[in-house]
Amino acid sequence: MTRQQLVEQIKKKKSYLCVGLDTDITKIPAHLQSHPDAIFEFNKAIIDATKDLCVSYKINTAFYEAHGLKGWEAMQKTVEYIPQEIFTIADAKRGDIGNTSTQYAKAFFEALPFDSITVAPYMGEDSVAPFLEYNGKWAIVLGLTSNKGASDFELQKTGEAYLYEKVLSTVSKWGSPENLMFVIGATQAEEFTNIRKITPDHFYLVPGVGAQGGSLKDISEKAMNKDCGLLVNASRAIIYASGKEDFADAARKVAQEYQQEMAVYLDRLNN
Ligand SMILES: O=c1ccn([C@@H]2O[C@H](COP(=O)(O)O)[C@@H](O)[C@H]2O)c(=O)[nH]1
Repeated sequence: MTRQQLVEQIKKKKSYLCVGLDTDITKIPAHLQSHPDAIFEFNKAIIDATKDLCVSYKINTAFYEAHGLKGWEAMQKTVEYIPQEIFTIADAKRGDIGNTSTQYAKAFFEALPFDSITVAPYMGEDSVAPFLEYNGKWAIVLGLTSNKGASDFELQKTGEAYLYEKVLSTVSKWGSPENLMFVIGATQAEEFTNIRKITPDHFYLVPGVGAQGGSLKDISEKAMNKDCGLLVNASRAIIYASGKEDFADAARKVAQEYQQEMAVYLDRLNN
């Protein structure tokens, strides 16, 4: 998917919501547990209930890889079920020496039809480059993550700058805002303004609202750019909103609340 197509979807749906399909078999409602294809059936119901409210789905591959071949099959069926105008993210956090990254890119962009993949930048340019060689596909590089451990390296100074600042300024030269995004945690509110100064044009994938306590308002008010420039992810807060038979309706209700709040911020952007 191109940047222009993504921006059009955001405008059309008045949403920059990314629903996270972190489908944990132990949290699937009891009535689906015995289904032979429980993960896919759960995802299908969530997608049907939320597809008009979001512009992206993020599949965290760990929740699928944990089940071996059956998990990969559920991941493939899920990504193929998502309507093609919705941006798909393989949250796989890959990155290795160049020829290995090339195989990861083939796995997620050719064997599986994802629009994008999350990538760890620690191994440098040759580890990220293979993900940037595909037209209409995106690398989403970890910038400043939402977790506590972000302070171990990302928020350590290397000279004058934080390591994450160096990552943003260096990695942004490897691709363009047409094929490169950054992961910025919603829990890192005090850094949003600074982050936007370093990378004014890029889209950010923003996890950390909902279960991790980050604020949709803060990220929206401090880090939107003229094209919106945000995909805000919520996983557990949406997909496990009820944990019961009505899980899809409950997911829709929470997704709708996020979407309605997003519509307000988008209106402000256009006025
Ligand atoms: O910095 C990061 C990078 C990735 N994640 C992932 O996003 C979702 C968040 O799930 P919630 O249930 O909404 O907390 C999950 O897949 C993480 O692995 C992140 O949280 N922070």
